[in-house]
Amino acid sequence: MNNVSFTYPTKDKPTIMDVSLTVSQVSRVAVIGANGAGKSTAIKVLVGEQLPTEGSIWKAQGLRLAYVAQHAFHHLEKHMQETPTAYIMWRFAGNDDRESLEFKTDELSVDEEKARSQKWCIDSVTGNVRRCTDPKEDAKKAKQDEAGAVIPDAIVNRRQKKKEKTFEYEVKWQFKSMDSNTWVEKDTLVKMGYLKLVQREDERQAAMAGLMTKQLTQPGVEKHLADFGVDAESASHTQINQLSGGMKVKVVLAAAMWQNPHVLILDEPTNYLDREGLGALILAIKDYKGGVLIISHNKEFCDNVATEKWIMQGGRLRIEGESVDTSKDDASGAQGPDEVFDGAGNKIEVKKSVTMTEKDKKKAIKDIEKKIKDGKKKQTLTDEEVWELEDKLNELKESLKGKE
Ligand SMILES: Nc1ncnc2c1ncn2[C@@H]1O[C@H](COP(=O)(O)OP(=O)(O)OP(=O)(O)O)[C@@H](O)[C@H]1O
Repeated sequence: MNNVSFTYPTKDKPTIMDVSLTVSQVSRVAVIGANGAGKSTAIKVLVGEQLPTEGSIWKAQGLRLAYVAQHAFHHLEKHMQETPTAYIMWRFAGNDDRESLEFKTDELSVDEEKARSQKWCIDSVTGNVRRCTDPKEDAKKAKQDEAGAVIPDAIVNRRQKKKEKTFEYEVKWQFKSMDSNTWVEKDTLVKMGYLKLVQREDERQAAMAGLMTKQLTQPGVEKHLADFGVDAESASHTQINQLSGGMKVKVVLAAAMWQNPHVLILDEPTNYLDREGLGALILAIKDYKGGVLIISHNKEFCDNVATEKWIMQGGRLRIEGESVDTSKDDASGAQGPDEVFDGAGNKIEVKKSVTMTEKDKKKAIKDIEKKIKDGKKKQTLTDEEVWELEDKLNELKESLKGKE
């Protein structure tokens, strides 16, 4: 985001001014500042819910961004009578995120309307889409072109042009069957005034790429919800309006994470979470491979997850610290923090836990069993050391049981 300012239509002064920032897959950002400083507004502009009044925003093609708004439950409002599983299955049907599409205005900009008023046709010789000939230049040709004029109905696919490394899009034309679809370059579609269709297809393709490992079936969604602490009973046999506030937040977070986003943006996620939920969220964020951006008033919470701080003051942004890629040199990256604080600033005891795969656990069980056996045989372990190892062994075996 470069030198972005934003003024609400009802206001005469900008709410955010000259804001420049970068978010990436390694971001660990806390956005802080007083009430009304413009934090939520800056984020809404960043995610595309509001268009900047001044400045520019650039987003990498294919980037998946998940956004959980301040009033997280608004995501669920229309689905209170459904179960969490049904909600997720509805929201992501057809590899789309229906809520992300809700952000996009269907209104056309002045430029788009102007572009769409021009006529385009498919050149009978090259097969390429081009502007219809101006009648002033060649009346006969113009008439022919106009008879074969085309208007995009939908974009149904996308492919990469290897040499140019650009994309072209399969367009279904109005009043023509799918057999008449043609591949059109992005630039041409933009000139025709159909950037929104292009973006929608880009999003659909990005979503598909993120869903390689997931299945939008009841067991698939239940498994995903279980990873967020929503048990199968709550997931598939309870209406959302019957769930506690903490549980609803877990559903919202699980839904936001369905498409494996590259960047997760959370606006005040701590409001409805209990201590356990908050501790789990901090651990999950530490473990998460993508970028995280959190707006929170809770200083300790921010300190625990962020290396970079965005301080909003009177609509202006100051950046402190930086986000660095720790995945390569941080072998202990999966370890949780020693201290975690809740919304009221109270310390919560968080059990340090290393996230292990099933394979890791099985290996660890074997190692510990061997250690105990050897230790007993050679008498190199004290009783206490043996008990500690046995406890660890039981813990690992228990956690594996849950998976079977
Ligand atoms: N839709 C809107 N129309 C007009 N003004 C708005 C709108 N939304 C927010 N504002 C105003 O913009 C200013 C910044 O609000 P914003 O919600 O971005 O602040 P914030 O830093 O996120 O505050 P908080 O911590 O209370 O959420 C406030 O003065 C608010 O009243």
